[in-house]
Amino acid sequence: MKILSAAQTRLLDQATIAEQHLTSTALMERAASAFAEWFFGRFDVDDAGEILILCGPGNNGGDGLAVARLLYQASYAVRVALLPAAQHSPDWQHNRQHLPAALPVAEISADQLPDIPAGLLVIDALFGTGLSRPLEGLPAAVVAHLNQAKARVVAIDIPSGLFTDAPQAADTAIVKADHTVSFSLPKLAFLLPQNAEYVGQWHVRDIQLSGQFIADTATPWHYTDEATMRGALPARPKFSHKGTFGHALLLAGSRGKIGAAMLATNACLRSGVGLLTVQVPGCGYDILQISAPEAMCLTDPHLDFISALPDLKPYQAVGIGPGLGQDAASLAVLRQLLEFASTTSENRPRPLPLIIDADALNLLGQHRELLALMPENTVLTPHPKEFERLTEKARDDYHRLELLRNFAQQYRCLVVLKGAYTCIATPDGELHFNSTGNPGMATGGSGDVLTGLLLALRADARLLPFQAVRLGVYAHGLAGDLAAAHTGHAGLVAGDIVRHIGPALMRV
Ligand SMILES: NC(=O)C1=CN([C@@H]2O[C@H](COP(=O)(O)OP(=O)(O)OC[C@H]3O[C@@H](n4cnc5c(N)ncnc54)[C@H](O)[C@@H]3O)[C@@H](O)[C@H]2O)[C@H](O)CC1
Ligand SMILES: [K+]
Repeated sequence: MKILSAAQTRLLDQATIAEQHLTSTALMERAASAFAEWFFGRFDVDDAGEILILCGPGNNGGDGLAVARLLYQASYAVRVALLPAAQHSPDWQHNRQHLPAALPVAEISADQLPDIPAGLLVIDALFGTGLSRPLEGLPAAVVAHLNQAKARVVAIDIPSGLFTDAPQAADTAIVKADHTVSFSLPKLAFLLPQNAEYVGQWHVRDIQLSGQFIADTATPWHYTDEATMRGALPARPKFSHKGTFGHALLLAGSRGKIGAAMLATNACLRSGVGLLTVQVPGCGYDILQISAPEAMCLTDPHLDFISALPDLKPYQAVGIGPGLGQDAASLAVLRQLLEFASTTSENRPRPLPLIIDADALNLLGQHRELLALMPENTVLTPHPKEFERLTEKARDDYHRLELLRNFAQQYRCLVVLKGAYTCIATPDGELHFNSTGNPGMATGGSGDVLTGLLLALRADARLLPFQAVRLGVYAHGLAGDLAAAHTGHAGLVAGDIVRHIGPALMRV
């Protein structure tokens, strides 16, 4: 699913109106009805109590006025407060005229801010995607007044004061909503941690905007949802054998961190790999052989960390990093791996697929000259701190996305920036936000599981690099969601994610 800018959203409205021979008022009615349907499902008349709808002067306020009418007609106790303005949009005026006469309407003024008792249900329809600058003066005062009241707040389209797709100063006036109900497509602002306190839980309701316009519109931002992933994992052919799905190599573990190697190993085994060989330091041999009999084990000459690169000819993909440690010998292994992987020959016309995680990323951060050795489509899986070690400290979440996009383009790699809405950056400059996963997964070992999963999918030659990575990230989050249904968020451990990879893959 695409994510569009505020400017593109405006064009999308116009394209929809033209294509479907609608009036803009009819489109507004669609949006208001979609919002009202959501609202009816969430708050029934008796629980809702009195509802205050704050309306601005543009089409977001117009939506608010149409919603007021629909809620009134459904017997909710609604009152409207209007922000004074010199001009109102035509659809605002239409809906103002069609408000039932019995519905109370007041105009807001600086010395007459609306009364907002604790617990009141407030619908925020002050400003939407037409916001052109930070709020000041009376609108900012109304927002501050709303935020300090202990009200339940539902924003129409976007919390008022929040930009759709651009950063803004920390002290600007922005409505803090409990829920945001948006139309047809999610907005970039919803996906960034710095906006979470404003957006609350967000919901998207379809209003049949022009599919053609969306398909024809270029954007770097994408959202990977269930529909995107339907059928993403190719079925295993009847006459397949273990060679069909690739032989993967994992280089992982150091003394005290063999657990990381085991989580990645078990995740890889559960993700459809044909064969898996794991190289661990000597201290990991018994652990690996006993707890993962399906994997083959290569023992590193060193007892405590990885110090030597094995012969790489047998493998279709290599993962390195979980529990690796940062010894100089492991750094040398990483360097040799990058050099080997980039070299192509008649037998291996394409570079060897690599997954680089955890301490291997930290080593790259300390020796950035190695970045230039990475073959195209190498997969890096940093969390934000690890990513900063590869680049620089980000000013805010938008700047981090910019750094991410530039980095993936510069090094022609795939970067998986882990977190809520894990973001995959591609060599072509696309950013794909993931929809699955939950806060229970913010626990040690989750990343090792992702590495194992990605390793298996990159070894499968049937999947293109980006397809494999998007599928791996989505399935990882989904496995976490399925696991959390049994364990809850606090009780979730990384091994639970591994046990749910199979069921997660069954759904794609
Ligand atoms: N497809 C859809 O998503 C649909 C969305 N709809 C709704 O329309 C709004 C966008 O409406 P628009 O009229 O373009 O903008 P706003 O209502 O957000 O505000 C414009 C209004 O506000 C003034 N203004 C802008 N910035 C400021 C500021 N900082 N301070 C004071 N005043 C400001 C500006 O001059 C205008 O007067 C979208 O979010 C949806 O809610 C439609 O219903 C159709 C379908
Ligand atoms: K709003």
